[in-house]
Amino acid sequence: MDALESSGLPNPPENVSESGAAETNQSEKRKRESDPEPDQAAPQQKQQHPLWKTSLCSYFRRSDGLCSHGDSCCYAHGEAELKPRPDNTWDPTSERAKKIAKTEPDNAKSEAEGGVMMTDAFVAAAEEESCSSGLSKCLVNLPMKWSLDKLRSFLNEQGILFKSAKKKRGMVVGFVTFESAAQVKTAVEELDGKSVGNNWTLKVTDVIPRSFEKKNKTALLPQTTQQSEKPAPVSDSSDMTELKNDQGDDPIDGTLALDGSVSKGRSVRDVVTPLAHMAYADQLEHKKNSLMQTLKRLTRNARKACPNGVSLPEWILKSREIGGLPCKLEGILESPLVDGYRNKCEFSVGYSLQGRPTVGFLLGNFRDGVTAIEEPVDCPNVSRVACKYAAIFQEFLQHSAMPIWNRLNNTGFWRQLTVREGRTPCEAADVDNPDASILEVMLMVQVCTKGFDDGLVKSEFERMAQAFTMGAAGECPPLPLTALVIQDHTGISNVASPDAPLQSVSISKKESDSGLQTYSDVVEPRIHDYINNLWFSISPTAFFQVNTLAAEKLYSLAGDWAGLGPDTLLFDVCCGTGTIGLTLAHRVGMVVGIEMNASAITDAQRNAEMNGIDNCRFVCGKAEDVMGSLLKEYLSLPQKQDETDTLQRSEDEMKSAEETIDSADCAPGPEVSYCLEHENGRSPNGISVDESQIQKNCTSQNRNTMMQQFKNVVAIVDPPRVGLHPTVIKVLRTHSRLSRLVYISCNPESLVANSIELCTPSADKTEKGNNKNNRGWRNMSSAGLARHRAKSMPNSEPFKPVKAMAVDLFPHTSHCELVMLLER
Ligand SMILES: C[S@@+](CC[C@H](N)C(=O)[O-])C[C@H]1O[C@@H](n2cnc3c(N)ncnc32)[C@H](O)[C@@H]1O
Repeated sequence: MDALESSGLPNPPENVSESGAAETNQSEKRKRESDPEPDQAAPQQKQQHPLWKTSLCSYFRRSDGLCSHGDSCCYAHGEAELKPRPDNTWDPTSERAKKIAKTEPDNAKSEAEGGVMMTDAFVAAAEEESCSSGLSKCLVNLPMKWSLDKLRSFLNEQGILFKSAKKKRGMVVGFVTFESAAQVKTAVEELDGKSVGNNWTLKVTDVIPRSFEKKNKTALLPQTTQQSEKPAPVSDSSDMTELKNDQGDDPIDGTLALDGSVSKGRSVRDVVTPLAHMAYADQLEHKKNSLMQTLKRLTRNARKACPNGVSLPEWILKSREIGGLPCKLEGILESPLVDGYRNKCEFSVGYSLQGRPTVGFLLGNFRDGVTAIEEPVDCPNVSRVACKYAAIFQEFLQHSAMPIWNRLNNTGFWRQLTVREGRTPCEAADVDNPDASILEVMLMVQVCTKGFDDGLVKSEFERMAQAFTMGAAGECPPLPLTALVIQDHTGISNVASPDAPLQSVSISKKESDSGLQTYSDVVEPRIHDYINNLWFSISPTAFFQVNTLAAEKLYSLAGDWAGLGPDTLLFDVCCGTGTIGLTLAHRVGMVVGIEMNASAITDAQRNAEMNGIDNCRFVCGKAEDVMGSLLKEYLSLPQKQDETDTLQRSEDEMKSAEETIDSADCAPGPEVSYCLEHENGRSPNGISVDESQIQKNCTSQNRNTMMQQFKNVVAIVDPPRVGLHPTVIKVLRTHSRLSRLVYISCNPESLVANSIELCTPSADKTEKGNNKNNRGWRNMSSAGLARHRAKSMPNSEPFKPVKAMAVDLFPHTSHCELVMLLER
């Protein structure tokens, strides 16, 4: 029984606001009539349900205040009755939510009324006094692209007198200090509530100063690296996601950190694990409900995008029977571990609200002006081992000669600590004592050595290694410590490119040793983990699902839905270290894995060898660059000439659309412009080839053999948060031999957007791409953009959504993985 059923609450109503309202009306009515009657005998009990009255009753709204459930309806009858959701958001269709969205640029739900917590050099010592005396104010909801100069000229244009101002690109807050109370008064009167930029409403709030413990470390700051205020790119806001992983695809603390800044009293637990106050069953129900709302967008948008004169596909017509869903959402699988499940945490280094050097998580979003760090001890998703390492490093920093990285000035040395854990196989895991399953730990410390004296740096690293080894040995039981790596990164955000220089520091295993033996630039540090009894070797920057036990469930589900057999050719798109393909290799004829991170591909190759698997091939490259060639290589059917012509024409048209769109919102991470091919079992070191070589290697004879061998062609895609690149979507959609697609997503929004393109019927005549001068897409939602792209999809059979299921990889946060089966 899934969480929603177990709650006794009927399915939440579809908040019909887009086309299709009339069509769903009758069925909605039937559905609502057949909904279980709310328990009349126990209204009190119902009212305690965490989702009670958190969604508007669409029936009430559409029928002018008439709802057959009356007062016992679990949905809110009107705005006045509406309650906030457990994660403090509002029903997105409510006026409240719309108002918030309007006043908050980029949907950043700023809660700055309580004041913005400044904890860094933004509020310099001299200004702390003016904060306390009320002579400094914070301007919230400034356009992110505004520079300091732009803010100054804006204030001058408005006739505001001020002493000094601060603002960085990429932040929605600015700080203004005034000479007198009279100047403050005028500024508040003139600016508070004023529309700026794209109609964002400016708020003027207090600045909460911290008691900044003044440690004069300026002497140590490199003279040459005073990287003066470089404009931070907008994407820099990802800097806030402390539990993010390098591929930027791990949502974790992003949950609330991305939701906005910190209001007074908000703890790191609230920010990182916003659902932790709910029982686990309620968390699952909350996630399922929110996924249902997201999934309904697929139906609505595909209906909207369906070209004139083309009949609506069966799945859209049938959606009315399942409350507007594109397919059944079959439930949500629980995480076997609910606490301490994360095998990887990225701890920021910074100052606490009290001004102490701290290793932990940001209390909010950097773009909202929050730079305060709090220790992770209250975050239930972090293991005890990871907390201990954060504490050891924090203690070390109190006495370090090197400065902590300052996010505002982009100066300093110590930036981030990543703790990665390798655990025992699933069956050996002790759910009641998860720490006991942690066998290996890799620590990666991110620093910026630029401009610092080499000798000083070396001795700091020696002291640090000693601190870690002694700290680990001093715990009872001692903490595992397998590898220590230093990542040297000069960029503004802590998100380093996977090819940022790494230096491995050898750890002495003997307690009596100093802890440090040698330095080595040859990077071979790695840890190991188990999935479905396979052994995985993971290098420092390779992606690995952060909740290993729940990932087992995820991969098994994907495999079960993919309809695998010995005649199956499985494409594992965005394969990371090869986890999905390798765990399913015994059920298929062949696996082709595609991944852009070179060390992850090397890991995948090694993992195949370690586990004696020889029917996998891993290709390093961006999926958008290599997918088309690979499909051709394995599957090209002699095409009819007119079919080839149509495809070619449509490809040319789509290219112009993609050129416009790609550069802005689809670029999924660091560039890898080469393509390495690893043929398992043949070339352990991999053969370096380019795309044309892939094609050359493939004679029409061996292609035909492949085609005969693989009757069933399936793709499992597991892209980063941004979703699949439009080129990959087009290739998957237009390759008719690909009959089944299992989409795994950590971001249901992008799953929905990509599925709109995959599932909307194409027009008889493809619309010409006239996007060259069309900049309107900048303001489009991902679904709107997908509808737009669907119009120029080459004529091809659309997929249809068959079923969906969620797997909770991230207990206590509002995220989870969603799996959807698409077939045609
Ligand atoms: C969500 S992870 C999934 C990894 C793997 N399937 C797993 O479960 O361990 C997404 C992976 O996609 C890779 N990636 C991101 N953009 C890519 C692209 N354009 N082409 C190929 N791989 C990409 C990332 O490096 C990352 O390893």
